Amino acid sequence: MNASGDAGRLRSVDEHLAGILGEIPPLPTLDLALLEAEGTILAEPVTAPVALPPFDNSAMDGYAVVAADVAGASADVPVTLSVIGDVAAGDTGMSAIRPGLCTRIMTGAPMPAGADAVVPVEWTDGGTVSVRIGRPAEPGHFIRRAGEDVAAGQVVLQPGVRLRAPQIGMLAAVGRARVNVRPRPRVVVLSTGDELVEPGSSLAPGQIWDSNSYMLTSAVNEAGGDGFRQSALSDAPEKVLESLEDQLVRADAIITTGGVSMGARDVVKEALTGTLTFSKVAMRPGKPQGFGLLRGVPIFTLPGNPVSAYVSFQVFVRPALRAMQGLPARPLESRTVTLTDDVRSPAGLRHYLRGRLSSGPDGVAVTPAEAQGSHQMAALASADALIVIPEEADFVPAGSRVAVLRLPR
Ligand SMILES: Nc1nc2c(c(=O)[nH]1)N[C@H]1C(S)=C(S)[C@@H](COP(=O)(O)OP(=O)(O)OC[C@H]3O[C@@H](n4cnc5c(N)ncnc54)[C@H](O)[C@@H]3O)O[C@H]1N2
Ligand code: MOO
Repeated sequence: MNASGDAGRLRSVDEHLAGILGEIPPLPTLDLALLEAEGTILAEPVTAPVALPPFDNSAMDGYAVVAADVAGASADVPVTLSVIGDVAAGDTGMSAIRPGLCTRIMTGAPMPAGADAVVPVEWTDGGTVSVRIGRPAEPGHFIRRAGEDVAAGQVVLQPGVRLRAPQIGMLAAVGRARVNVRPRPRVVVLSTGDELVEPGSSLAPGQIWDSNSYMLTSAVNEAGGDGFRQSALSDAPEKVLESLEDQLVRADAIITTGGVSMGARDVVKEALTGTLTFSKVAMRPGKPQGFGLLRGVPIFTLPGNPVSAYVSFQVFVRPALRAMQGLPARPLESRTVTLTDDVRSPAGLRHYLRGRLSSGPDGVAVTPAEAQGSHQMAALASADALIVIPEEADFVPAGSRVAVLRLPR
């Protein structure tokens, strides 16, 4: 045992993450109806079967005219044309005009054959039998040309894009009712501990409200998964195993918190030793970690301290959820900024400090929170970045450039 009480070598963060990612294939793709696909990752290139718009149409409510007819129109000397009918968006019959004639036309309606400009109604007297037009219109004026949005056969969405509202709209616009995607991973979140009670109920002595399961369910959703929160489990190893097995049918992954350290009642470790691998990872917070497959389903057993659980999620679980979605298993977005205060850090551990970013005349800076305990949720809740102090550093002076991970906003 070494001076800090750790038996054996610590696993590096990178080694632990690589071990996890090595066991996580992307989820199989699914064909989903458009609105079910919201938030999933596109797994096919999507092409337009026809041009968009599919036909030349009017950009304005007004009159479809022959531009040459109105070339000389002015407020003082308006041009009068005969109105031979109306064309509305959705009209399927063909219409046509010739010089001297026009049709009323609505926004989105197909251009009549022979017309080469649209005069908006505001430039006219609004007549329905004949119309007086007080301004000229160039050929092509207020016509939306076929194909000027998308050409027939054009790829409009590439695989790997997350389907948000504009992409769902694009799919519908090219006529797709269903789409092939990598689904959102379904992730069951369970906390363990006899001390935990539901928020909303009162606390007896020695009890605390279960915050981890809420926080991590929300983090799963933020990372593109579907989180399913379970009520906290009591500290009984047989209950833990039974509950996990019950969840396997509906879970692409399971996250537990608590019960993985050195205590006399570290039930998760007790229930799963032999199935999962429990490691001490060279990081703070988040040293005690467990990971493995239970009947093929990845199980992450994160430490119970809330900040440790959160940091562990961002460092290990988020990349795994991305891999399941077929995305590069990137960590949170990283940038280099200036540290405002001196920082001490345990040598040999990668330290993730909670910090707040600010912009000044010298660029972006980060200030570490004063409260860096792994139970201190208030500092996490007001942080917008994790400051990453590398393993080899034990002191980083104010003014140094440091890497930060942006927390999801
Ligand atoms: N002798 C040692 N003790 C501890 C060590 C160690 O190496 N040797 N490691 C410490 C570190 S680091 C961590 S992190 C924790 C991890 O402990 P567990 O994963 O076993 O978690 P618990 O003991 O169940 O809980 C720790 C702490 O977190 C609170 N907690 C747990 N679950 C929740 C929840 N869902 N919501 C809110 N708070 C929760 C719990 O009440 C404890 O205070 O072990 C250290 N000890
Ligand atoms: O590593 Mo524990 O996760 O510091 O609190």
